[in-house]
Amino acid sequence: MPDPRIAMYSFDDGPALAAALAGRVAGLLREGIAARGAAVLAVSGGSTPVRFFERLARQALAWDKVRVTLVDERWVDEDSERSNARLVKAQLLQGAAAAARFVPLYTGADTPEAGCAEARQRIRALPRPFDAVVLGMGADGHTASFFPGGDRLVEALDPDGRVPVLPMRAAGAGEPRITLALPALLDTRALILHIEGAPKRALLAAALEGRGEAAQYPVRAVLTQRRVPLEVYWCP
Ligand SMILES: O=C1O[C@H](COP(=O)(O)O)[C@@H](O)[C@H](O)[C@H]1O
Repeated sequence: MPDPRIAMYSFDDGPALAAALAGRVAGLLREGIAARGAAVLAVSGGSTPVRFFERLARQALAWDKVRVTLVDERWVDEDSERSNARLVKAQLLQGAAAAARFVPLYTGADTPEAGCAEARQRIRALPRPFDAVVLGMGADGHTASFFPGGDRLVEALDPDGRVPVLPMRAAGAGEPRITLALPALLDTRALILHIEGAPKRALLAAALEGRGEAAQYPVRAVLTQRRVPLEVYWCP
């Protein structure tokens, strides 16, 4: 990686990555608890974080002092297989980690537009900067719910935007979404991008170089920002 503000950590396989990432995030949460008495973690959903969540849940720390929220959510009930909240509860908030307080973005309102004000209040009520934000990346170059062609994408990526949470609709998104906006994601002591597989590694390289259609990938907003150093965790 030519950019000195991007640190690339590569692992042989998913279990090795999950162990290292869980150790890193647990360390950040412990630092936050030691310094401020509490810590806040914002995580992604999708399929990639499952192993990481399982390993993080097994870390010894004062989970009752941790708040966990999402960087984005699909606007579905928690009983849906597509719910990121469901994933966090099933894989991360288990055992001792069940003592953490979960702050969901989904409110049960009919639409993300209708639920957005409440979701904003929830995020505004959290202490910031976050201790850690863990992002994922989709095969279409989205991160959080910054989807190519998203109806609120320009607003969500505005580096000077003041609104921490926005609804998002896009053809490739599957369902209506709600997402933290870029300035909220970057308001963190540690920013981590967790990706797995050779295709995502190639996509990341293309996005970093701004090559071809990757020049338009929303994830570039995270890769090119200068507010907070980025740690990339990758395995084949
Ligand atoms: O829809 C989403 O997708 C991305 C990437 O998911 P993955 O299944 O490719 O790991 C995820 O980061 C985001 O939180 C989620 O809502």
